[in-house]
Amino acid sequence: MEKQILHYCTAARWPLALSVLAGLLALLATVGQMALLSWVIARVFLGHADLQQVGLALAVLLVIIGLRAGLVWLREFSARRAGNRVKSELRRRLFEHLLLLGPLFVRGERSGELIATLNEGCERLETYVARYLPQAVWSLVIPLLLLVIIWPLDHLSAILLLITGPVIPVLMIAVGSYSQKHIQRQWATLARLSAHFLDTIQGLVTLHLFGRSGAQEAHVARLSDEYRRRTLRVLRYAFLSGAVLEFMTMLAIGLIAVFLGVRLINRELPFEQAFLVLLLIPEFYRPLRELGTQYHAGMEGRVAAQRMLEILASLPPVREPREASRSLPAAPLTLTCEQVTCRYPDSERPALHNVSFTLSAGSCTALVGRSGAGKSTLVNLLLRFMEVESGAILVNGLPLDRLPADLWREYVALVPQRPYLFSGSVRDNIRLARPGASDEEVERAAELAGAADFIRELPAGYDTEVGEQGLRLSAGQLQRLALARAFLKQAPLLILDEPSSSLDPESEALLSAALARLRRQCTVLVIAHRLNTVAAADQVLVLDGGRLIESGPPAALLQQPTSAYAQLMTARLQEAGAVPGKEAEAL
Ligand SMILES: Nc1ncnc2c1ncn2[C@@H]1O[C@H](COP(=O)(O)OP(=O)(O)OP(=O)(O)O)[C@@H](O)[C@H]1O
Repeated sequence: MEKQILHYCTAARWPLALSVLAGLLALLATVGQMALLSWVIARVFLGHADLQQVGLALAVLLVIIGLRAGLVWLREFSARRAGNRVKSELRRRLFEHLLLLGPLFVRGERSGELIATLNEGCERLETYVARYLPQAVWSLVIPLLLLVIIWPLDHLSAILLLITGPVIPVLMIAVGSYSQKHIQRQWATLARLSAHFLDTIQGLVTLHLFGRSGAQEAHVARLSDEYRRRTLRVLRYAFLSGAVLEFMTMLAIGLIAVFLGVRLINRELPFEQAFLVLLLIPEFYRPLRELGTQYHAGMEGRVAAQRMLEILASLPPVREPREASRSLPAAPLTLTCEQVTCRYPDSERPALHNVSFTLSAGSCTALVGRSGAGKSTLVNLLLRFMEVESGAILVNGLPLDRLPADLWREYVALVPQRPYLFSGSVRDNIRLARPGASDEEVERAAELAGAADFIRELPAGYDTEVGEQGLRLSAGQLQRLALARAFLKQAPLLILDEPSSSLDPESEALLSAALARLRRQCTVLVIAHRLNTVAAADQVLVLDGGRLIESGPPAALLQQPTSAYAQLMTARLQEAGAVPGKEAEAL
């Protein structure tokens, strides 16, 4: 897994390698410092040397201490740098990949969990990379290096270290493998908690409406308590293993010190050698103990990294073409679907089955059908958020899958039912459609969309902050802002999903007028909910259960008494409160 993470974050490799190297050099400086110290102490206390005799050694000792401090700083700095790079690089890659996976993937996952992975997961990964990974290398290399240094000084101490040393990692692995599943559960609970927070915030209106806010509050409290319990359990293991490690190392150091002391008293070992070994023994255990301290933080990062790698390994729903055509034939666009069948990844039944139709250049087509008929699926296909299973979509004769998805989307303007507005001004939100557009062009687009009047009445006109999701605006106003984006984009294909809820007569009239203006400059496909829109279309496509059951000019379809379209329209007229039987007249 470490390889995979570093594969995604090449920029972190060098700082990480530098940190590991600085750590090893700092150890060599420590050994030098200890050797000089034991030399000086042996000379001063046993040899009664004066300051002049040890002056040079003390000066070198000072230099080594300074050097060691510098190396420790470099070790920490590079490790932090590597951690930061991994964090920001992986967050960037995850974000990019999520964009590539598209809205269908994001909608299929719990967005709160994705946000937890992007935020908290990346933070945990930083600790894993900056602390745990270098520590894992040091705890392997430093004890071995010290064994090589101690062996010529005292064979017995080296043998004792060789015997006691491996006990610590074995203990850690045993505790770690047990606590890993608790860390995984802790992460899953945190992800569920984040997902729940987001659900609650987004569905606040529904919750209040059904009087469920209290129940939701209790549920969040339960999850929060579960997270607290799981965190405590993980910490309990962390503290327990830390205490056991501390005890084991102290025991081992004490044991070796006793052996050293006995041989020192028996004059089997010179003082300077024994003292140096005694100073080096804690250094032997230090990286192993520190690995134990980092272990849990490291495991938390590992669990988060697993989820990130899973997301990064998810395949985008659309394949980019091998031999891409970089440009489309000039507008206007004719779009043809030939026997298109498609299905969602986790579904057995095709969402669209053998659907064929043509959107002629400059025409307006109304797409109608009951809920679940496949209207949104068709739009997802046309926007290339999903791929056809069989059949083809042609644009002016060119297969759509020969075009890179991003390039194709420049040719399409979408006005969804509930357009999304980002935090920012009205002007910025319209300009999203064409970032280079001038203020005049933005205002002209708003004029054409019938949005200019209400924008002028806002407190700061075009500079009014609309807030996340355009919460200050009505459904009709939101649609008109989205239409202004479409006017500004001047794309040759417009896909519009009419609001299914009823609008006030003024908004309704303004929307119809704006749509009529847009029709003059592009090919239009409308998921139509309004009878007027259907009646004004050049052709109607009727979907049912994923199949195209009827198509043709609306007036002609109405003439057929058994027409599914006529039945659908009658039902809508009745819903709208019109007199049954007068539908043809009304249309
Ligand atoms: N992400 C998905 N995964 C699996 N099946 C899906 C998904 N989205 C839609 N479907 C299924 O595909 C079929 C067509 O759904 P679609 O959303 O295209 O219908 P629709 O006509 O747009 O309905 P509505 O008017 O209610 O929005 C339905 O059976 C639906 O359950």
